[in-house]
Amino acid sequence: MSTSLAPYDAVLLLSFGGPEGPDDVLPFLRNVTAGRGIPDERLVEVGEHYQHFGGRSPINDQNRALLAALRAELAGRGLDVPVAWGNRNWAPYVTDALRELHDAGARRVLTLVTSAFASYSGCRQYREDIAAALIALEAEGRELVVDKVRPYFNEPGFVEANSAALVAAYERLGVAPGPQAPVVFVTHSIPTTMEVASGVRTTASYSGQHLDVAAVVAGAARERLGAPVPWELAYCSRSGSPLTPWTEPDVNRTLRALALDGVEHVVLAPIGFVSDHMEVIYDLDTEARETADELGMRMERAATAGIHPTFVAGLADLLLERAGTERGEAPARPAAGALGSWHDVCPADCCRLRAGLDSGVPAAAQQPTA
Ligand SMILES: CC1=C(CCC(=O)O)c2cc3nc(cc4[nH]c(cc5[nH]c(cc1n2)c(C)c5CCC(=O)O)c(CCC(=O)O)c4C)C(CCC(=O)O)=C3C
Ligand SMILES: [Fe+2]
Repeated sequence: MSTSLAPYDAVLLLSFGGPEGPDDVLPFLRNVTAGRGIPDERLVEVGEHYQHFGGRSPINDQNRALLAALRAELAGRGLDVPVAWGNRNWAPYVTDALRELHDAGARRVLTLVTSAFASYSGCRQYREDIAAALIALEAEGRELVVDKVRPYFNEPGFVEANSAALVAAYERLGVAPGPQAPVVFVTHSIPTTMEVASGVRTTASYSGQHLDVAAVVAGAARERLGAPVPWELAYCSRSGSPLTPWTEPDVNRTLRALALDGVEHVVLAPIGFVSDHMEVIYDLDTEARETADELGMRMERAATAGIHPTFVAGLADLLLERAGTERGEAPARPAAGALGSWHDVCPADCCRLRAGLDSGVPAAAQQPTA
């Protein structure tokens, strides 16, 4: 593989953001839910999850660590480009990160989002953030072109980090995988309308992407542990109105169903999260653990990809792959599982909030509309 990021002259790490102290919690939640119809009771409830951890989300420190690891990985490969970090919902904001890159001379930026799976929340909404930032910067006389690498849920480095974490969790559990010790893969629940829209222009919807990668991760763990790894997929962190359907089952319900089957050991593997977000440390390590305790089940939670070396190397590979494609080369596009590598550039109607509904909100890094 070539070791140039040309035509790109900078990299943006784009994430969700989170509060850094108690006083940030409410303004952060207002940013997250602006215009999204999340009931106030849910905001108070989620605010308490954050206050439970001193009003501080772990996500920003995890992104600082990822930023450092990514810079080191790129430098180690002789790639000398600025890498900036910006968020949707909290400082440092994406507009400020892109301004910083522009002021450093960047004109064409390649983005990595901290979401491996494609849906409105993990793909298009980030591209809307980029579009809004570009409009604000253009008004300041700063022009940039910003692209985004393909969704990487099946990129081999990400898959390997999750497979290694699953094996390590079984080793900590001290029980071989089997019908009495299955793994429950966990991801963020989304409204079923968003789930449907995520599959309109792709070979698999958000849940289908998870099912595909879960089979690969369970298969890799089977090789290393020497026994089949029974698995299912469950969801956490549902919000919105109780009248709106979201993807199911909830992880706590899955644990109860397993307990009824006599299961006494379980591994939770949060493949839907790239690092130990609040959803992981609260919804899994706190809430789901309480459920497991109540059911008398022993539970181990597998690590998230975090800054696992194969994950960080995979992100660098993705940047190089896309740069090569933009130069007109035909780089390898490694992908585990049955679905193949995802599209580099989203169709204009990809990953909408609702299928068939053009919200009118501009999104960047997509094909031009006809
Ligand atoms: C698919 C998905 C991911 C994974 C992809 C990715 O990683 O991007 C994700 C990540 C995250 N979600 C996060 C936090 C929140 N998400 C909320 C609300 C929502 N998430 C949704 C979906 C997702 N969200 C949806 C459909 C909603 C409701 C509608 C809306 O508002 O769009 C709310 C509002 C309150 C509530 O409704 O719970 C909060 C506070 C944090 C930060 C955690 C931390 O601080 O460590 C992170 C990384
Ligand atoms: Fe997309």
